[in-house]
Amino acid sequence: MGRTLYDKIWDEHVVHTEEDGTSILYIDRHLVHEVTSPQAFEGLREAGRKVWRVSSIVATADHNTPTTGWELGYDGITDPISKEQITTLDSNIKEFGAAAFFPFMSKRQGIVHVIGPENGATLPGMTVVCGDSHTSTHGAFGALAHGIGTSEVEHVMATQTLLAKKAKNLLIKVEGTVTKGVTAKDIVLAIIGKIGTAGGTGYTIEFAGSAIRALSMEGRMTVCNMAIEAGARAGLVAVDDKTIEYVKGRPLAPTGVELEQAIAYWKTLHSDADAVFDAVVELDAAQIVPQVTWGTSPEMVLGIDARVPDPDKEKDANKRGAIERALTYMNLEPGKALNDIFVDKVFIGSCTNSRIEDMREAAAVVKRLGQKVAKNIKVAMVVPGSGLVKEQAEREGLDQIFKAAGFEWREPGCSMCLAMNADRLEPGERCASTSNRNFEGRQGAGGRTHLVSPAMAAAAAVHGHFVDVRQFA
Ligand SMILES: CC(C)[C@H](C(=O)O)[C@@H](O)C(=O)O
Ligand code: SF4
Repeated sequence: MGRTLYDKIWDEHVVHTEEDGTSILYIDRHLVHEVTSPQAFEGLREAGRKVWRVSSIVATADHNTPTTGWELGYDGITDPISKEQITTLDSNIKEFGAAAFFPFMSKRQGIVHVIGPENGATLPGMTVVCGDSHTSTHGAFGALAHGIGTSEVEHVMATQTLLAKKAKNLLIKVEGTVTKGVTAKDIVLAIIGKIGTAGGTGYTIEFAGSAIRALSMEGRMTVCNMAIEAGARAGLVAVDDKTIEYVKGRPLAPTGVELEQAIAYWKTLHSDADAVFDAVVELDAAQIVPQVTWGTSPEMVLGIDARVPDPDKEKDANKRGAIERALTYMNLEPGKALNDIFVDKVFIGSCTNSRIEDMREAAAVVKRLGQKVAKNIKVAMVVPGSGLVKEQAEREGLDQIFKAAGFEWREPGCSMCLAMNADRLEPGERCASTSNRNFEGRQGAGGRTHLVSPAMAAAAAVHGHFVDVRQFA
């Protein structure tokens, strides 16, 4: 019987399996950030252990780093807890070592899920872990990547293995061509709208079909990034020529004969034609319209041409209650057109949408509209995912387009995705955000988040409310 891509990577890394299915999985790459690593390093220190394979570790500071005031250096980190986490990472890496470390303010610093692929730390066929739920992002490379908890971070550091149970296989096929203006973000939000935030629970999702193959590596990362929001710990896309072209020549990627051997192996990283999936979901790409979340969970999402749902039309009492609660929190009336929702702030960034392609998409809309950020917008910020993305965007003049229109062009980091630094929503503020979570308080206590694509966020900044970007595409 044929194997799925997930089966293949699993088989290649499993060291031992118990009768109940509990397995020991060898881990190739361990990405580390400042929030979930301090206790792990402390645990190693207390036990007198070293990191098992230092060359597997790639670390950066991202969650707490400020996006302004870099001229002040570490003094610019005003929050004492943030500062402590960032300096603790510096000293831990100094003590324990790493294959690569991109500390605060270094040129290659950035969001861990952006810098991993960028530096060739994420390679096809690898097992990748990070103490961070959006590690699923790296599955875009045909790598088995998922988030782990802090105690698991310590376990992987000490043993280079992870205790895991194999998940089931879910195939999500998106066939056909998307309309102009519809992006990877809209595809993944539409998937979550269809299967729900528990739809992928217990599965590893393989995203496939012509619409997924047509995406750039950046787009595939956006899709896999949100596999976790669909309930799956890992998402995957089969390796193809785009994957190999992206990886080649990156600092940590193999070279010479090793590269040739690696490529021969990478080309086997797809599901066999006769592989059997436990479940299959299909979507028609042509039917997907730009998506906007209206509630407090990523599954509370609709096309821009829709209206805020009416809880009275929901027969299921639990669902009705959830809609009512979400609408109260979001301060939205049933039946309101999504087009008519005005926002206070705009955030273009996060590990979902802060890569160069996202910057280009947003800048293209701003340029096309040729107007400034609307008067009702208190701040519209663009936060590139890494120092390299920032540099590339500046080379292309994208920063000038944003700044001329009144956007703030910030330093890289997680920023207002989760408001661990100074970038946040005030109570009651409403935001068009390209991030991945619209939970209550996610972007600041009492803040209201609408998840959208970079193009939709840029258009909302200029118009002051949501608009259908297909008209400018
Ligand atoms: C801080 C970290 C543990 C967290 C995660 O695991 O995802 C964060 O990145 C997030 O997006 O909420
Ligand atoms: S950008 Fe947001 S989702 Fe991504 S790692 Fe940072 S906080 Fe988590």
